This record gives sequence, C-alpha cells and structure tokens, in this order.
Amino acid sequence: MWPLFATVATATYPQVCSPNVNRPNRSRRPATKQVLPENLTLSVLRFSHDGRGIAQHKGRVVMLANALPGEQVVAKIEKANAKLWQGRAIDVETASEHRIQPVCGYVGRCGGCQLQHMPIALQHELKQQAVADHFRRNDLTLESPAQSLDVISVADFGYRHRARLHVSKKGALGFHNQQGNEVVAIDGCAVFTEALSQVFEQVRSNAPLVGLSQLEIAVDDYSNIGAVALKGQRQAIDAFHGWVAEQGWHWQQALSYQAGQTVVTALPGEFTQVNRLANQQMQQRASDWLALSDDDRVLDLFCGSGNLAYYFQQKVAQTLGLEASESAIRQANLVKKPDDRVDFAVADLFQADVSQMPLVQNLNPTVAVLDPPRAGAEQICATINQLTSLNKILYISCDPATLARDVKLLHQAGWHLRKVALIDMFPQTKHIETMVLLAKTT
Ligand SMILES: C[S@@+](CC[C@H](N)C(=O)[O-])C[C@H]1O[C@@H](n2cnc3c(N)ncnc32)[C@H](O)[C@@H]1O
Repeated sequence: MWPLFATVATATYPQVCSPNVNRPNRSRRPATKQVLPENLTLSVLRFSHDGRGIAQHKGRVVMLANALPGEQVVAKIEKANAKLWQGRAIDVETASEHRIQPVCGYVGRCGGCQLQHMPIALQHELKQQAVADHFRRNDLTLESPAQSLDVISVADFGYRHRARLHVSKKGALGFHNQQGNEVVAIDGCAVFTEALSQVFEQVRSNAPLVGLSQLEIAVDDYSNIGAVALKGQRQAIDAFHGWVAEQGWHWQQALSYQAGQTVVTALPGEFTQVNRLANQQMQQRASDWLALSDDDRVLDLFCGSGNLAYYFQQKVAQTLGLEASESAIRQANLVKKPDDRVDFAVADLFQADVSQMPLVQNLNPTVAVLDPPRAGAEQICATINQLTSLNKILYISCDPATLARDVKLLHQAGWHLRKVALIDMFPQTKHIETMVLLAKTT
C-alpha cells in the first residue's frame, strides 16, 4: 500500500478550458518582492492529489515537486505564504525505493510532466486514490467491491498526437516551465508519438518562429499534419502559415479522426482527445458500459466535433450532440451522411437549461453523455431529472473534484454510481481523466 494522501485540501486544479469559470479578482496592490526561505532538509510524509510530496516545517505545509513519501530531500522553496510553502526537491538525501530515473532530461525545468520520477503503477495508484479521496469527501461509494476503480491504460510514453507549444522571444520552441512564466526550449518530448516528434523537429529547425508566442502541431489518424499559430505578431503568424502551406500541411483545412465507423474532423488548434489509443479504449468501454440498444436516444453534452456522438449513433435510434464551439459543430455537421441518426446544435451548456430546449424535448433522451471541461457540469446535474426518460448517465471528467461534486448532486437526485474507471489519458502528468456510469434507481 502506498502512503496515504494529505487530508488538508491544499491541491487545487486549474480550470483552464472553461469559458465560464469565475476567476478571482486580481489584487491591484503593488507587487512586493517575496522573501523566500533558505533551502531546507525535509522529510516527505505523504502525497498530495497532484503527485507532489507533502512535508511539514514549523507548522506549515510544504508541497514539493519531485518528492516521494518516505524520502528525505533538500527543498528549494519557490512560493511562500503564511500557511503554505511550495517548491521542489533539488536533492534527494534518502531516496524512496519507488523512485526511478526520469526518461526525459528536461524534467524539473519543463512544466509538462510532473510524475516521471515514479513508475507508472504508482502513478495509477496515486490517481486512483485521488479520485477515491474526492469521492469519499462527498460521501460517495461504489455499490459493491466488484465495481472497483479500474484503470484503462495504453502507452506510458509516445502517446500524444497533438501539442500546444510556446515560442520564446528568440524563436526557440518548447513548453512553459513549472511556474508558467518562461519558455523551456526543448529538442524533443518523450510523450509525443513518433510522427508528432518528426513534425516537432521540422518546425523547430526550419519554421519561421520569431514573433510567435504560441502554436499547435498535430498528426491526425490518417497521417495528415496540422500546424497553426495561435498567438503572436500578425506578420509572424502569416509567415508561419505560409511556411506550413509550403510543407503541404494543414492550418485552415480540417484534420481527420476515426470515431467508430465515421471519420470526424477538427480544425488544427481545436479540441481533440490527445491520446488516440486511450480515446479508442474509452469509446469502447463507454459503449460496453452503456449496452446501447436501438431503443436508446442519446444526448451527448459537450460533444466537440462528434467523437462520442458518432461512435454511439449507429447503435441507437437517435443521437443529439450539443456543444459551445460553433466551429466544432460545423465540423460535426460536415461529415454527417444522409442515413446518420445524429444531429448537432450549438449551445452554451453553462447557461442553457438543457431540459427546456425543444431539440432535447423532441429527442426525449434515455441516455446522457457528459464530457465537460474542468469546471464540470453542476447546473446540468442539478436539473437533469427534468429529462424524465433518462435511465443512464455516462460522465467523463478531467477534474475529479468537480466530478465528485456533480456525482453527489446526481446521487441526491436518485442516481446510483455503477462503475468508475480511470482513463490514463495523460501518463507522466498530474492530469486525471475519469469515467463513471450512473443508473437511475428504480
Ligand atoms: C473535454 S472536451 C470533450 C469533447 C468531446 N466529447 C470529445 O470527446 O472530443 C469538452 C468540450 O466542451 C466544450 N465546452 C466548453 N465550454 C462549454 C460550454 N459552456 N458549453 C458547451 N460546451 C462547452 C469544449 O468546446 C469542448 O469541445
């Protein structure tokens, strides 16, 4: 058994992909230079939910990257307030038996991977326990031990087909550092697929990058290459896209991805599941759990460009996908064939009362699929019982804290938690993807 988690609620999850997150007001006080403590030797007591080690120093909680429970480390403190210090282990005096050598030489500087110093089995256990802990805090339990939290895992490295990268002022390509305030130039990344690594190398070595600050590269399921500049000076963006077009790559044309028997499309820079193999496993497991029949009518909320809606539509009577991105809905509609039993519409699901939408009322869904951004789907869960024919809910989440909050709401509304799985969509990183199945109490 691995060391237990902290019971202090210190870990928070950034809510970056929601357009609707309430951000705290930034203080207008002038910045005072923070005086940070000297390096300290500390004993690491347990894990936080994001895989950092937790130590104590004179009554303060100290959260440390690159530190495992049971270790004695030299800690550099990088952020400090009265109750909480945060930093990293810069030297390990007594190593845990579980510590491994990271594969990548940028670990510690690059902000991409936080967990490379631990084996994948420990990463899974850490994430399982984080989910279980959020559920426990919300008084949620599975109904039988057989419904334990299993792990859908595919490849530990080389899994990412799409990456959003930063560009330094001098035109070096890389990821942000752990603090998010500097670009760490890299010459490769261990979590990229082979094909994405080749694209990365070509962009890094040959593309005009000075004047850009952010770009995205991707390789789709049919080996088409996408590259799009997301932020930077106008001239630099145009020059980059000119170069991309010369390579015969896509920046305005859509990329193609398999979703069951349909090829769905997404423009470069738009949301697609980054781990294609894990996505396939997720689609398959979701379909097995839902045991869909041709009596079912599926409401796919936060549907993107149809990754799940198209996967399910052939098994059921009708599917409706709702999503805020007009562009994603345009792409979803573009690939629709005359005999497809699926419709799509644009909807801001943080604002709309789904149950009052005529399209939803006409569908009269029996199954709801929710795959929201990190902010979760609180309002939908609070009103979902107005969809009176619903009997199953599949909820896919990238934040176990909002998932547990929403499942608690559903539980209070008479829904029972039937299955939970961790989908290891982002190995080596702190990110946690979870899928749950709920059924209505009869
Ligand atoms: C985790 S992705 C899931 C996409 C899709 N289910 C898939 O598998 O590709 C979350 C989706 O929620 C969408 N989204 C974000 N905020 C939204 C909102 N307020 N209303 C509706 N959709 C939203 C995003 O555009 C994104 O496509």
